Amino acid sequence: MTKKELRAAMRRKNLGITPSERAAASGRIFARAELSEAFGRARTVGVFCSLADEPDTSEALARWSATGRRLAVPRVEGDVMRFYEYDPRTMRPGAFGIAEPGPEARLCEPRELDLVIVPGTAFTAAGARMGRGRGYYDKYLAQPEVHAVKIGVCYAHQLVGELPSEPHDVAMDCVITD
Ligand SMILES: Nc1nc2c(c(=O)[nH]1)N(C=O)[C@@H](CNc1ccc(C(=O)N[C@@H](CCC(=O)O)C(=O)O)cc1)CN2
Ligand SMILES: Nc1ncnc2c1ncn2[C@@H]1O[C@H](COP(=O)(O)OP(=O)(O)OP(=O)(O)O)[C@@H](O)[C@H]1O
Repeated sequence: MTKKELRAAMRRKNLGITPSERAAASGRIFARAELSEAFGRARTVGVFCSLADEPDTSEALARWSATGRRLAVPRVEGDVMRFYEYDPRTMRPGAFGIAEPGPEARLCEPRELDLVIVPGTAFTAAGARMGRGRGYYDKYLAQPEVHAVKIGVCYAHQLVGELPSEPHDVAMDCVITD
């Protein structure tokens, strides 16, 4: 299967999950992330704002921000992605229809992130990742100032035995599924 075919197959499966299954699976995934040692230690956590074919991060964002965790969410700016402090009041629709922080949001420097929760189209248990094919996370995580622990999250069917690897691919420290 080519990367393109694998992406299409995963998207189909991800969108085939019922809303209640998605809520339950997302609840389990982010509860597990919360129990990780890296989460316990992290002052600032990078979290994505989910698309329909991804585990739903909205409850985790609400819960973690309500319990005082400093959260940062990505904004796509042309070819690059940057993280900004999460404040539900500044969020608005951005590139690809993904909710993103508005112009008033405070930039979170790459070195400030202690943990990043990373979306992906497919992962291996060893931490290899395939994304949506634009390299935003690979470019972001490859910056020398990034010291964050990287946790990939996906549905169980997105965990595969093998992925084509390229030199620029950045590996996850662990992968959490439902
Ligand atoms: N939730 C989330 N946010 C994220 C990412 C992600 O994978 N998930 N990204 C990780 O890199 C970046 C955005 N990357 C993207 C790369 C390609 C497409 C894309 O191909 N979109 C389709 C149409 C939209 C759709 O799929 O409905 C397209 O443009 O053809 C979307 C986002 C930054 N933010
Ligand atoms: N560190 C990097 N510096 C410059 N270009 C990069 C880097 N990492 C990836 N790219 C470029 O990004 C493009 C997409 O790469 P790839 O298909 O591996 O993305 P992906 O991991 O699936 O996507 P994403 O990270 O957006 O979810 C490639 O053309 C690659 O050359």
